[in-house]
Amino acid sequence: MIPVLTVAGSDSSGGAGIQADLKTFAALGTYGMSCICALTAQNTKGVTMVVNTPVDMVKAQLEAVFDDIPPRAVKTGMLSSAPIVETVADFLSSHGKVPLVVDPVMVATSGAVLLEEEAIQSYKEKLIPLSTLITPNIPEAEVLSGLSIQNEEDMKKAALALMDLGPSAVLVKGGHSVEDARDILYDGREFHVFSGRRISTENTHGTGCTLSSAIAASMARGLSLTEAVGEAKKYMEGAIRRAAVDSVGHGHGPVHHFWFYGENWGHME
Ligand SMILES: Nc1ncnc2c1ncn2[C@@H]1O[C@H](COP(=O)(O)OP(=O)(O)OP(=O)(O)O)[C@@H](O)[C@H]1O
Ligand SMILES: Cc1ncc(COP(=O)(O)O)c(N)n1
Repeated sequence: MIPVLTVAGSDSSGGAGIQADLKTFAALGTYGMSCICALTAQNTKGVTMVVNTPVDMVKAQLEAVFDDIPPRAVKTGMLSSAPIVETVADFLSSHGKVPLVVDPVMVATSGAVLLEEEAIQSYKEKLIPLSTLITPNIPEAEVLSGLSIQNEEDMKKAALALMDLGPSAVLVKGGHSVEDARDILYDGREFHVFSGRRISTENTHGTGCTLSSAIAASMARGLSLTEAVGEAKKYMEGAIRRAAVDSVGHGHGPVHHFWFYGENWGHME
């Protein structure tokens, strides 16, 4: 088995956060583990309550996992507060070098704020410097870089500016662009553009969580960074395409993780 760890928040409706991450890990043939940093009461329409996990418990979950089943890759999602970001960063910095994908989750698709403002500095100073890859969407890249992003050139400028924070690579995601869903990867040497047609749907709850988990799972399986982003983008596109025709909930529906079984559903060996 290939163990992969998500360090993130729980989404009670199963569309984003830990639940999306574990579904992605399973769909991509890896063994998913979790460190839950916050509980959210949430559905496809919005977030009604958030409770942060005590930092001792965050640390205890990480210790329990690493003591027994060291992950081959780690991803972080909603970390909610500065003390949690710092606890996770302190722990990971003292546990060797494992591929680390940091999705700097700040605001939900529904508009709810998922990160306290003071935590942005902790991301910049402590967690991002440890990361193999950070995966901000356009608004997150603007907050972290201080630059305004209007087009693809701006996404590239922001990616270069974010490299100064110390990650090994930056993926600026284009889901929030008005044009096609083109994601820009800077791998420390050159840019790679991952293009995708914009799929016309409201059902994009959990896209960011799913993409970063798919990258982590693919890296754990031994793919290079660029290959892993390419695989994740393909997985993502299928998951959104399927969600556009098969949805649940009354708001922004979740992406569909088992789309690739298609007509063979029920006939799996
Ligand atoms: N409508 C869409 N059609 C095709 N691809 C999309 C669409 N929306 C998002 N994506 C893709 O999904 C991935 C996540 O991108 P996005 O910029 O939406 O991240 P995010 O805002 O962090 O996601 P989330 O909605 O979970 O917060 C990217 O690969 C992006 O290109
Ligand atoms: C626990 C948790 N983590 C992350 C997100 C972001 O996902 P989205 O932007 O798709 O709502 C979320 N809504 N909830």
